Amino acid sequence: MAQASAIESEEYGLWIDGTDRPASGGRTLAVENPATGEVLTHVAAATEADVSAAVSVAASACDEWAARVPKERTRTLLAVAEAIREHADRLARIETLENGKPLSEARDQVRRCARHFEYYAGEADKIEGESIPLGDDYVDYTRHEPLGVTAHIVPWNVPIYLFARSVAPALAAGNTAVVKPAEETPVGALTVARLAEEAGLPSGVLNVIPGDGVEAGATLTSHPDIDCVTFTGSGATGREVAKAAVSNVNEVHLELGGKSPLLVFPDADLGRAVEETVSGIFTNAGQVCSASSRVLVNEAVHDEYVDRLVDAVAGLSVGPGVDDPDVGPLVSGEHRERVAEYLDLGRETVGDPLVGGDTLDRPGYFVEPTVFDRVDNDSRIAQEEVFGPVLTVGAFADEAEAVRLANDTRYGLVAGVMTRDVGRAHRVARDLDAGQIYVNEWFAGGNETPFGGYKESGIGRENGRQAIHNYTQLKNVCVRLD
Ligand SMILES: NC(=O)C1=CN([C@@H]2O[C@H](COP(=O)(O)OP(=O)(O)OC[C@H]3O[C@@H](n4cnc5c(N)ncnc54)[C@H](OP(=O)(O)O)[C@@H]3O)[C@@H](O)[C@H]2O)C=CC1
Ligand SMILES: CCCCCC/C=C/C(=O)O
Repeated sequence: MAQASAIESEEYGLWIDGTDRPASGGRTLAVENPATGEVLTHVAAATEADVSAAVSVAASACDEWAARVPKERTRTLLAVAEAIREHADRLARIETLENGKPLSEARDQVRRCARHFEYYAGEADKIEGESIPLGDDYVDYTRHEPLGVTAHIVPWNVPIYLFARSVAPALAAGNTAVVKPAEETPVGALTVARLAEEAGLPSGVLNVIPGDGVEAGATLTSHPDIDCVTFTGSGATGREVAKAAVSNVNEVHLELGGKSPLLVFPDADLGRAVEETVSGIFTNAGQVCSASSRVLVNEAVHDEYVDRLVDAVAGLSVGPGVDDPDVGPLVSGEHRERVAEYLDLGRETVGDPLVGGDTLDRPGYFVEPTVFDRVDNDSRIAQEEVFGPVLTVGAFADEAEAVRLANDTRYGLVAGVMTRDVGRAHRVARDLDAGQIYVNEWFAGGNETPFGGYKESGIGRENGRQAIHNYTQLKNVCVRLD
């Protein structure tokens, strides 16, 4: 009961201009608990008119927010970070209840969310232009100015952190924001927006409009009065969003997932390789864009690595996130069906998995942690993003083959290398086609390190200092002195 009370209301409205309001069409969406299938609450479903109202409010709030002295924006965003920390326990319970993930993982994500506001609070007063020497007759300088109204389409897998990932730098740079959270997980975003207002963010600077992707999402991303779009989710939807943005001549930042390889060399610490593999693929039940979903292991250590891996995976606990197991449920029944189709495909094309392979016959949307071995890198299960607790293992003979197989994918989000050989680590890191390389630890780095994909994994980079410029436009001022 204490857990359920984190979801405070039986119905949530749209958060526009600092007020909670019903959708103009009166329609609501049910938010389910994926551990039980029960309805937790309902949220208003934004219509086209509601999206336009939110964009119009955000546009009206732009000038005042952009005109604030940067260090005042810093103070406000630090207060937002503090408010998130003060309410960390409630926010973590919300993330667990609506997404399903284990509570300890939800707590980590809430910490990352607060840290993100803190990090970009620190950037707000360091958005510096440059002076360009054109000779004594001129003064020439650049200004990084806000874009205006930024649109953010957030997925359901890490909802509270991914909300902060793009909203915090956008606000720090002096923009306003309209956010469409995923239908499955809108309560976290609505709660953070309300906390931000209580912490002193002016009304209208941050608006959250739950609703379905086809109506609310598409209306927002194609709205003529928005100035940029940040999207995280599937490649298919990302392409639709990109088309809408380009047709409005808007900037677009896309983070579209991956099929990320983890290379285990014969000199690796195998105990650590297994530990990092398990956390890389079974965190959030594999529903992470940067999951270590495709292991490639050297033939010489393949059998020992696989034996140890199977022992570790067989020992994982699976259950409701509120009990803090190793692995929680998938986010929805629909998503579990999608993952179950991949389990069938794996059985047909590879054979029985070494461990797992089934959905669980109990309320909620549980899938066993699963490992398929000796998977041909060309097979669909090694090439397509499953987005579930399903790992494929393949083998390589030497370094050249490891790099060739790792790069043989249309994705390029992250890749990992397990080795004790420093020269090999840097050589392979150089040769892998991915936006972030992890050496001897999966999910290394954090808010401060650039994150984003090569190839079909996306456009642009989130996190780190340069991400503030996803939300600025450059102006050059050239003054003739005589
Ligand atoms: N972080 C990642 O890399 C993620 C990857 N995925 C991948 O995508 C697959 C499908 O998941 P799914 O949730 O359907 O992913 P989508 O890409 O369809 O959804 C992501 C977000 O986009 C919104 N959206 C949907 N359609 C549109 C549209 N036409 N215009 C604007 N926004 C839209 C969704 O809203 P709504 O909630 O209403 O659908 C949601 O907020 C997963 O199996 C996984 O492989 C999914 C989520 C995150
Ligand atoms: C352990 C979760 C780390 C999340 C890192 C960012 C994920 C992004 C995504 O899935 O889109």
